[in-house]
Amino acid sequence: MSVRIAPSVLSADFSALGNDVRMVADAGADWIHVDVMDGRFVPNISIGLPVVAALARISPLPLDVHLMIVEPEKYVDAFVEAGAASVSVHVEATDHLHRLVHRIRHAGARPGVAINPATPLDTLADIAPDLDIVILMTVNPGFGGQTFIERSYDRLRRLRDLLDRTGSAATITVDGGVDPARAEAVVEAGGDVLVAGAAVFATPDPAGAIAALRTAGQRGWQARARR
Ligand SMILES: O=C(CO)[C@H](O)[C@H](O)COP(=O)(O)O
Ligand SMILES: [Fe+2]
Repeated sequence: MSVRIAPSVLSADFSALGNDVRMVADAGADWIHVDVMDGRFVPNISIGLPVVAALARISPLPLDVHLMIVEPEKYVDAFVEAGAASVSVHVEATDHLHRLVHRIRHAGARPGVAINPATPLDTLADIAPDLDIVILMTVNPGFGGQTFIERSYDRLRRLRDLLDRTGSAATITVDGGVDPARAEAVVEAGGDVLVAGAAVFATPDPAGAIAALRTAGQRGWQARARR
């Protein structure tokens, strides 16, 4: 196992999404991260079910769906049906996280939970063993291209400890403001999957950015293994 790269299509060209997905797949990305925003849980509206279904038909890579929506229990089955390989819901968005996580798995996708920068990590302690993915938000969700919150390194280390302590095999996805300059430190601190939107799609050389994320991430992975 090693670091995985998940380009976020939030910063892709929405008029040519299929081309952008194939392009990052050819460039060696591992997952396609799809940000679903409803204008209520976050102050922005992005894409929804029909786009996920269309991407699932053409994507050579698994779709990693990040739901930033209120009442996620109304929609998780439909996103699995649309072709999501993993579905993550926000811990802040539901009172019935255990039920929802198990519903996602029962529907046939890998369940994940995303957590905002100001939410205490201990909220995850009792659900962690049931998760495949924890998405640690390193920006406030809602927009691509924001600046990584520095305090996230400490949260990453504490989240890694929490998963070890609770016997959870979940991977940690780091989401928001990740670029090649931060990738090594982010992985060394505990990240397994690097989401990158602007750092991949808002550059003239997306393939080079993916390669740079992987090289730096691998260095962090090796440093973590040595500890
Ligand atoms: O969930 C998200 C925002 O809410 C996005 O996945 C995230 O912001 C990725 O974009 P960038 O790398 O440009 O920050
Ligand atoms: Fe995301």
